[in-house]
Amino acid sequence: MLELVDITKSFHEGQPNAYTALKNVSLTLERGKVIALHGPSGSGKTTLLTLIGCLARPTSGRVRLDGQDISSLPERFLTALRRERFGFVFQQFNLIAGMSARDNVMVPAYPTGLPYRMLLDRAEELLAQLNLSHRSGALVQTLSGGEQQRVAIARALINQPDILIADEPTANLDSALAKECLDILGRLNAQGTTVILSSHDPLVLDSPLVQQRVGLRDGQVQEVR
Ligand SMILES: Nc1ncnc2c1ncn2[C@@H]1O[C@H](COP(=O)(O)OP(=O)(O)OP(=O)(O)O)[C@@H](O)[C@H]1O
Repeated sequence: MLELVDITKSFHEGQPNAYTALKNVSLTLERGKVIALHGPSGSGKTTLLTLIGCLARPTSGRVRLDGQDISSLPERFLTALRRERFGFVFQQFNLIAGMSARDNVMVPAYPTGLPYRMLLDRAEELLAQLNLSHRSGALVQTLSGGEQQRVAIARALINQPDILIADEPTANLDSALAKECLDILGRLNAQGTTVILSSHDPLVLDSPLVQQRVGLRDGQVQEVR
């Protein structure tokens, strides 16, 4: 359902600091799976996730989602696609300090124009599913790392995406919290969400939850298993 065809991504093209982060990457990622990108630091995992999630465009090559070529869509279509199909959990969570957990969760849904009450109910329901109801009104900076991550996951799910992209989701968590995070991703996957993540963490990479592993090195796919 997600096809990358001969993707190259370069930064600062034509300048002395030009750098090609991905070279001739071709991959097919199937719907409904948990897929893990792994590889050394700098191998291109985050760059690949940004292309998969339409946060950036490839320098050359094609990205196809359900057969449709999305790499050449005008920006406004990409923005809509991003909002409707993808949820993102970033390594640093990127929550907005000074706002409550619930308000953070609701932020990506405001552009949809759905009624506030509906969004509030959805946010509360997601926080409840993630065992965070009791912290819903708390300012995010007062939450623990694990709680902040669950807020970030709830925020990624507010627009009911069918694809969740998570960049190193367990990087800032101890083993118990990392296992909890994996359980959450497993539950989401069981409900039909495709999960595409990057990780260095053996706990993630060796987990039976992961159905496809893509090894990157120097911007190229080394192995898929
Ligand atoms: N905006 C950018 N401008 C210039 N170079 C970049 C940019 N983004 C990434 N790169 C470079 O591309 C390469 C791949 O980076 P990327 O973040 O995708 O690697 P990664 O595998 O996710 O690494 P890590 O495991 O450390 O997060 C790196 O050498 C990085 O410095």
